[in-house]
Amino acid sequence: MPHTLDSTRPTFSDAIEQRINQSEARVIKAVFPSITNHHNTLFGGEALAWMDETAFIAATRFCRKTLVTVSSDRIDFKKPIPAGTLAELIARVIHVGNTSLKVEVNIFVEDMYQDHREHAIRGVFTFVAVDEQRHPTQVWTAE
Ligand SMILES: CCCCCCCCCCCCCCCC(=O)SCCNC(=O)CCNC(=O)[C@H](O)C(C)(C)COP(=O)(O)OP(=O)(O)OC[C@H]1O[C@@H](n2cnc3c(N)ncnc32)[C@H](O)[C@@H]1OP(=O)(O)O
Repeated sequence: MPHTLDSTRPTFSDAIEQRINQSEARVIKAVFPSITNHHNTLFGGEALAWMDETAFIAATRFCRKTLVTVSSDRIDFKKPIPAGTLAELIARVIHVGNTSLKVEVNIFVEDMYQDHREHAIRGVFTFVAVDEQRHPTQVWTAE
């Protein structure tokens, strides 16, 4: 049965909850001018690549299986991420299906010289576990 963090559906079992906590991925990047756009803020495509990679790390740590990205849901760019700031990505599994799982990724922008941090970008990525023939295979088998 699929497991999700949606309050209208069953909650995660203790084993999955523990696995999710263990597999959360955090990556911090310095935003150099070489990866910014003509507004001097982080190029959106760069942010998407970072998000896919960080989501992939969390998903892989969760299941330790071969995964491919099958979909990315709506990505919300709430705040620009200027050159010269720090960007922290936090990826966490939020849904465990039969062969797929969903990972939420949030990016926080942090000033280098002040204790100021804001939520900037959110997105959800779906990965499918595949076998040697690249066919979907069960993503979670520990229960
Ligand atoms: C050598 C060193 C290596 C190092 C490595 C490290 C690299 C560090 C960088 C990492 C960077 C990031 C990691 C990127 C990883 C790629 O870049 S992967 C490349 C891009 N992705 C692909 O090429 C995938 C192409 N698609 C496919 O091959 C097939 O569609 C798939 C994924 C095998 C699925 O096959 P299918 O027949 O459509 O499967 P189907 O049975 O219909 O559905 C399977 C599941 O997927 C779900 N699903 C299917 N379509 C969708 C959809 N559009 N939306 C949501 N769910 C969907 C279904 O609901 C189902 O879920 P469950 O109910 O079973 O949980």
